Amino acid sequence: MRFHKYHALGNDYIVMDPADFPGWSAPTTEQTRVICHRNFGAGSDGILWGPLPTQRAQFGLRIFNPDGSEAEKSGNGLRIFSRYLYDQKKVTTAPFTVDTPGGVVNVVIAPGGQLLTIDMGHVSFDSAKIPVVGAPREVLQEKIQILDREFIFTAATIGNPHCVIPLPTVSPELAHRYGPHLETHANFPRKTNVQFLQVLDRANIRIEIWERGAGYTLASGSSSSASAAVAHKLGLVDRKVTVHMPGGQIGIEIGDNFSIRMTGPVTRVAEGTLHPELFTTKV
Ligand SMILES: N[C@H](CCC[C@H](N)C(=O)O)C(=O)O
Repeated sequence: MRFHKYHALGNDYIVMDPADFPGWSAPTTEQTRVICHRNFGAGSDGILWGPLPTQRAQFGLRIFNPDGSEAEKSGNGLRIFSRYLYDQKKVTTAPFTVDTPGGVVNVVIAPGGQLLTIDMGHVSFDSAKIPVVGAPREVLQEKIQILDREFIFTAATIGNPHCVIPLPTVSPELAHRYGPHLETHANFPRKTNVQFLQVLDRANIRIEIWERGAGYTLASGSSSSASAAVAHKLGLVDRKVTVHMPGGQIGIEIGDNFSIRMTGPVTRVAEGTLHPELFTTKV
């Protein structure tokens, strides 16, 4: 049961190749929770289960959050999975495609594998696609009351749901205090990722992130994509945006119809073996 650990700006993932896990169809919720646990397990912001067979692309991928929930898409996860394929010599620097539950993406790896560019698909603000409860609409600058504060949010999807809250200044404390309540708010039938957004100038934004099923993370590719798209939709930034996060920066280019091109690094951390004894602990 070999695993491969990487991080993308401190948003770390464990790659588990089905070929190394005979008899497994996918990690169960219990297995995922203990593998990802920072004390009782190997520790990770999620599991990347692939490559899987698919008719829609060259490689299939499933993404699991540390709470065991499955995500439709992960930007950092896609860069890490693509780097794994490169390290295993399953791909070269020629473009290739990866199929996720949230859609097919196109990947280009720079020589050496440390920098990757991914066409993430199109951002939508459509309530039915995100989803957000209420009348069909674009969810732009709506009010929401959380604890002692009323926030103005814009919602978006790039395969997975996002709730973006522009503020004059943002902080990790904001994400920790209000993120969990926004993540699980009844507005969002499939829960949501949360970003507190500070616009630095027309080419730079800062976000603090509370991820669905993962909590506070140091970086997020889909959050970067959604936040930059929201800032552009609101007229606050141009089409090329650097997203600044505690773990580092991701480059976002916004094309026609809010198509998103994401460029960012991946760092190789370790390879190892999961021991069966790991699964005797319940977390
Ligand atoms: N927690 C997210 C998936 C991981 C997103 C993030 N790590 C990224 O890089 O996009 C969700 O449930 O939609």
